[in-house]
Amino acid sequence: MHTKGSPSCCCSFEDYNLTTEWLLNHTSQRPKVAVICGSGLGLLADGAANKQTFRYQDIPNFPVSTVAGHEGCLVFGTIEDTSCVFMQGHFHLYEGYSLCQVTFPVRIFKLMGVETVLVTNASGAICPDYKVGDIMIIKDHINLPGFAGQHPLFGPNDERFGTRFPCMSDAYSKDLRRLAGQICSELGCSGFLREGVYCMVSGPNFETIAEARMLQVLGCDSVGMSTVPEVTVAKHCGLRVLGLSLITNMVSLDYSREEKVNHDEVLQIMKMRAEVLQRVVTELISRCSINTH
Ligand SMILES: O=P(O)(O)O[C@@H]1C[C@H](O)[C@@H](CO)O1
Ligand SMILES: Nc1nc2[nH]cnc2c(=O)[nH]1
Repeated sequence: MHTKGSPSCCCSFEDYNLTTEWLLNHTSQRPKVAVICGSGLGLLADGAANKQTFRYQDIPNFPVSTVAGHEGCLVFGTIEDTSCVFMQGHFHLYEGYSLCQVTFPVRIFKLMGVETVLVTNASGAICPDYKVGDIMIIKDHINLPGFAGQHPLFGPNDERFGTRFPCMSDAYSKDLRRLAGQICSELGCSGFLREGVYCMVSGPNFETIAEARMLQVLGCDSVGMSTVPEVTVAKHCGLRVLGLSLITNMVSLDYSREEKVNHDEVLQIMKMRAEVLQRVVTELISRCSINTH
């Protein structure tokens, strides 16, 4: 298992079961909500009580994080009465992982009994009205690698997880998007709240200007290098999904623009908004099973 770069699924049902059993035997938590923390957002777990942490390298079959800002820990805990699990760091295609490896934890969460997945990430704004520091509720996505056959559901379909041809027109729960909007406005974040379309590219380079212009024509509001595989697999296996993207930079659409984006800047902006995102996520977890179905 976990040979880097495999073209289709490299994880068997037994692999998923083994990891699930290991976790169920090592924690008494039975999480209902999973939070996938994007770059620099590991502290989203800080709002949880009764925490129990496992390093990815100690969990059988788990990939390990190789990117700065991704701690590589799985944290179980409770928020109010809700048992939850936080991924402090997730995996990217550009790290050399197959999409089966990138999405491996999502199926583990499903097998553990998780019902809702909250994904967070960093992205660059394509929409010129956006500002650095905006929180974008992901309304929809464009799976650009998927168009070229880099798709997490590529290969034989395992019906125990979901159907061969899943519908993606409602990938992001309308109820959860509404609840997120309500919470953000209660917390005074309306001034920097957006809702838009996230596009995944494989990375690791940031966009050329011609690529950015193409993404704008395609209807993307922001662009990043993650999330879409996890969301696709979550939706495939019947999980409810909410996605929050933090706008860390404006993507250059103009050859005269001098600013150059880099990962340190991305992490710096994530840090600036991490506390408010943590409050939003904590509120979402405590209210998502009450206010939505
Ligand atoms: O893991 P996320 O999607 O939050 O990280 C973004 C995309 C790249 O991994 C990195 C670029 O700075 O940030
Ligand atoms: N592809 C891409 N990913 C990002 N992650 C954070 N900012 C960006 C960006 O501008 N482009």
